Amino acid sequence: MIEVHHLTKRYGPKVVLRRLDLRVEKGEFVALLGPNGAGKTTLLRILASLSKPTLGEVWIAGYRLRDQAAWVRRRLGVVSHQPLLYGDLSAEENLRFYARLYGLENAETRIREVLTLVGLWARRRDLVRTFSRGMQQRLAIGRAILHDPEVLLLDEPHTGLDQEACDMLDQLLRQVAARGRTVVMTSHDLARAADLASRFDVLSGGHIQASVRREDLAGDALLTFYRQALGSENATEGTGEVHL
Ligand SMILES: Nc1ncnc2c1ncn2[C@@H]1O[C@H](COP(=O)(O)OP(=O)(O)OP(=O)(O)O)[C@@H](O)[C@H]1O
Repeated sequence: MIEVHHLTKRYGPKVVLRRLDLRVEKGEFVALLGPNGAGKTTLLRILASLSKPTLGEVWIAGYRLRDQAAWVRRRLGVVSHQPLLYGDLSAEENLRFYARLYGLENAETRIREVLTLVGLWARRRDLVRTFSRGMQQRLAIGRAILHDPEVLLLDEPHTGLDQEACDMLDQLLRQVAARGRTVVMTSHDLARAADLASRFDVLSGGHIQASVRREDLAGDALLTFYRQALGSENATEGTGEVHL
């Protein structure tokens, strides 16, 4: 579903991604882990066609990003640090706006479905600027899944959410994954990643340093895998021992 070949990204003299290869199969849920500044957001932004690679190729759902970005975008849902919502519009007006942008048929039915799924149907007529951060994030996810994309890209989606909002988000992501969608999520939270993902990739030194499937951890700790991938002296951001 996603293929990245020899991807390099430079900002001036700084090389952030270095000949990175990545392959994500349909239906996989990949947690992209790695220390601060490793390039996780950079990689996600390139996959989302928000930033251009310096070198290398990306294919998503069989389309090459370099010259078929419009086709790729239709198959993607993206949740980034910006919620991309209009504060002076209500929740349903926001989704209606995006439904038009995607040219969705049966938009009203789909908007109702999505607002129910993200737990905001009762608040559909309220202006988004009156929403809590958790509600805005849920609506941002609603926006991202509105056109039922094949691939969902999420950059640290739990940041700034309280426990209840995090749990609701996890439930939502499990539903998306259960529908066979492909998910790539960056995370610093190993415990949450361990709960959700079917595969764990560690980005460090500009490329995927190590990758393991959930079933291959075979009772081993994700934190141990993570530390080994980075070399223990670098893995300072563990959130405690995390067992699958
Ligand atoms: N637009 C930019 N111009 C210059 N340097 C950038 C730009 N965007 C990112 N960088 C640099 O690229 C490196 C990777 O940043 P990135 O945000 O992708 O890392 P990350 O793994 O997502 O980090 P974090 O876990 O802290 O979110 C950092 O050193 C950052 O300063």
